[in-house]
Amino acid sequence: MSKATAQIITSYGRRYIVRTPQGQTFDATTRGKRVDFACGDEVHISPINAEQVVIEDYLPRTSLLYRQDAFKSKLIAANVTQLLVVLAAVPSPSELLLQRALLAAEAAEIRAVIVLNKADLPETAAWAQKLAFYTTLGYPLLTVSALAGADALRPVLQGQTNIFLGQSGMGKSTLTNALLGNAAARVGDISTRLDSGRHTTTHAQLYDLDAHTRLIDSPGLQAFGLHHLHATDLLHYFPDLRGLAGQCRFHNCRHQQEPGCAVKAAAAAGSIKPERLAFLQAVSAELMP
Ligand SMILES: Nc1nc2c(ncn2[C@@H]2O[C@H](COP(=O)(O)OP(=O)(O)OP(=O)(O)O)[C@@H](O)[C@H]2O)c(=O)[nH]1
Ligand SMILES: [Zn+2]
Repeated sequence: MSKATAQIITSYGRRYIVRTPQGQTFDATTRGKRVDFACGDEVHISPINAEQVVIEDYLPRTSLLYRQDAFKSKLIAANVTQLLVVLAAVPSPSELLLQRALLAAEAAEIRAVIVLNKADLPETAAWAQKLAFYTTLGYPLLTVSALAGADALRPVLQGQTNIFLGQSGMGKSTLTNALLGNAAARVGDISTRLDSGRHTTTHAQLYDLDAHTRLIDSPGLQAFGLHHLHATDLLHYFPDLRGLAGQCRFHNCRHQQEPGCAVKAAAAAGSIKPERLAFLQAVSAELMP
């Protein structure tokens, strides 16, 4: 007998809401202590009763994103096709988090877009200048004000399974609500079912913007999980450095103290930004070889 499938549209850690292809939603739990499921996962389900199902397993994923806390990596979302890193000049954004997000997107082989929110604030202009560097790497930069609407994002989101990621307070939920308009109230009903009516973002939640476009709003995060990457692959995830791959003397060069490092040579010659070498070295030092 073939099992029914559904998609996880909300993940609360141990509990989930899934939606069937017919549009029915169910509260869902897992067997045993399994927590290796994420918002966006396509899953096999078995019924318990009219409202509840058990998630049996996930289907093959096209992508997977991780966040990292002090102890371990946790799943953020599966099957996303486009990552939108949301930054705002206030409260102070982390350029390091942006760089790690772009790396995570490259490693997951998904598109990355930078959204600079709060364009209405005077502090935003300086950040727009600072972030212009990333457009030279090929990442689109969109400056918006969620308070004035987020329609400028629609053409970029169209047809993709998108996720807003960024630190707390950058405006991810405000942007999401601006994009959802009236639909927000409907989906709000779902989130209060398991979340005792709280309004801050405590879980990842998937919304339909139209028949072809999905958007996941996610809780503010401190760090992307990069532990699943290998240090020797890192150069491929840097659009400005990947041309140097294979040019270091040692094939497993970590671009730290090794002699004959092509990346250090390029930095010394001024052909790459020294900040990028420093970031490469910092991430490389964190990872398994
Ligand atoms: N001035 C200004 N304020 C904004 C804008 N967008 C959001 N805000 C405000 O910024 C604050 C944080 O917005 P949220 O949408 O809750 O931020 P978030 O990124 O979802 O935060 P978490 O849910 O904690 O991850 C709120 O007080 C918003 O009203 C904007 O474009 N301009
Ligand atoms: Zn090297």
